[in-house]
Amino acid sequence: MSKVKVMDHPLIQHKIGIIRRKDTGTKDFRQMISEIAMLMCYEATREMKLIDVEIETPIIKTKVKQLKGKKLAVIPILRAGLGMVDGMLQMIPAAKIGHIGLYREPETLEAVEYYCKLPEDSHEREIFVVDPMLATGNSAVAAIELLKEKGVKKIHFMCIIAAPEGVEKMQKVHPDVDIYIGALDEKLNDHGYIVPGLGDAGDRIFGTK
Ligand SMILES: O=P(O)(O)OC[C@H]1O[C@H](OP(=O)(O)OP(=O)(O)O)[C@H](O)[C@@H]1O
Ligand SMILES: O=c1cc[nH]c(=O)[nH]1
Ligand SMILES: [Mg+2]
Repeated sequence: MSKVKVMDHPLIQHKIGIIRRKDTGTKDFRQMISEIAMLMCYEATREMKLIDVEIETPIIKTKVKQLKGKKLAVIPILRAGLGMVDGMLQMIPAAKIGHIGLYREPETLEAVEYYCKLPEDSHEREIFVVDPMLATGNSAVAAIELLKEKGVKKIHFMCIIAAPEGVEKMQKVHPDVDIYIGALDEKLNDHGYIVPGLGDAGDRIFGTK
């Protein structure tokens, strides 16, 4: 079964309190999403594997630690996931970025794919799929299915706010994918929105409503 880690770092919790407020404007909302992603990235990469390599300092040869294998790839689910990319890149500047475009069909809440462009060597990389919201779980499940079809093996999912329904679905369909969450909320409402949540993350990041 996958690991589900709710990030309890005080800075993350404080910033989540700011993005939940309905009177937080686009500029601050966008900045907070990016800062939360950076802090979550720092925590979520804690168990990355290291190898020893020999280097020369100006004084002597010595062994240092280096991340094992290729650098990560970060895959935002469009649109709202884009808001988390800068924060991830502040921690891992060499990460490759792929994009998966999905929107929720408003009636059925099914995820509809409209775009996919991944780094060529994605199947050799550890991948972080990022999206601020995990509601029904349909979007995250579909994005990860797509990655698995393309041969990606090691996948993590990171979101800022999750509903229990989405976590349950992810664990059922993708038990091999660890999930990192900023805050685990109470439930979904009749329209599939997270309660208490923060509204529509994409609209609030891009100022489209
Ligand atoms: O778990 P789910 O029920 O699938 O809901 C979560 C999805 O809904 C939102 O995207 P939305 O469809 O609003 O697209 P947007 O990012 O373009 O606003 C959000 O960013 C997730 O991708
Ligand atoms: O509460 C929700 C649910 C899905 N997508 C959002 O942006 N917010
Ligand atoms: Mg949206």
